[in-house]
Amino acid sequence: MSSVLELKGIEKSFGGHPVLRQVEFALEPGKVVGLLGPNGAGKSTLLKIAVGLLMPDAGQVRVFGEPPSWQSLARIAFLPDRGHFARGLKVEAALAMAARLYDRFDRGLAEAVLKDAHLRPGTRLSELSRGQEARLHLALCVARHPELLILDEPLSGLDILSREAMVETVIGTVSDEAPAVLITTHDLDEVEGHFDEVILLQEGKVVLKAEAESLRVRYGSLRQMYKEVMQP
Ligand SMILES: Nc1ncnc2c1ncn2[C@@H]1O[C@H](COP(=O)(O)OP(=O)(O)OP(=O)(O)O)[C@@H](O)[C@H]1O
Repeated sequence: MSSVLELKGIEKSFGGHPVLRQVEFALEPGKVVGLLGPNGAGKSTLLKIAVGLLMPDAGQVRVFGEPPSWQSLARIAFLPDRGHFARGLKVEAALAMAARLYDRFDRGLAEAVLKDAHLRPGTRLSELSRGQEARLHLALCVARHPELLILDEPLSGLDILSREAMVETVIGTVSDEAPAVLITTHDLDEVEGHFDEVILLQEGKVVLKAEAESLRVRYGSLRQMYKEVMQP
């Protein structure tokens, strides 16, 4: 089976400071992979390279077997770590824009994800709480029915119920449609049970790549694994 995403020998520096060093991994269809690592390890940079928003200095990116392109981007939904919406846009307009832009956009699914988030159609994005904005971003991502879902810190700043709703949404999507999912998070407790594989990034290098279940058996939990590997 061919990989959904394949990275080989990825190198990236900012201002002469190396941020990614010889990063390699492959993401298979239907797998949920956790990309973990401390602040500044290079996770967000790597995700931006994976979706073609940043160019690597060296190395190769293949998405669905091809270099990133507009065609491949149409099959990927990317939730960045920071919002990029026009702040004056209203909720209703954001949903309408997504429906116009993406052929497969499922308005009903987006509304189901937004249920209980207390979002009013006429509210401007600048007026949303952080959790409401995160829910809207996630709704716009999953409702596209992507083949590859890339989520950068999807739980950051969310309350307990919103976190549960986010995890349920993502996992529900995975069980229904089996996209490949790549998630960075510092909130391991909520999601670690759903990972199939884990990649640990430290100072821009992959220091561990393994099946989640084997790590759970060996360390008891992924949280414990993280502590032992990162603070030996
Ligand atoms: N556009 C940029 N210009 C200069 N330096 C950058 C840029 N983007 C990222 N960096 C630097 O690259 C390093 C890695 O940043 P990155 O955001 O990828 O880390 P991260 O692992 O996602 O961190 P966190 O867990 O804190 O979100 C940091 O030192 C950051 O300052």
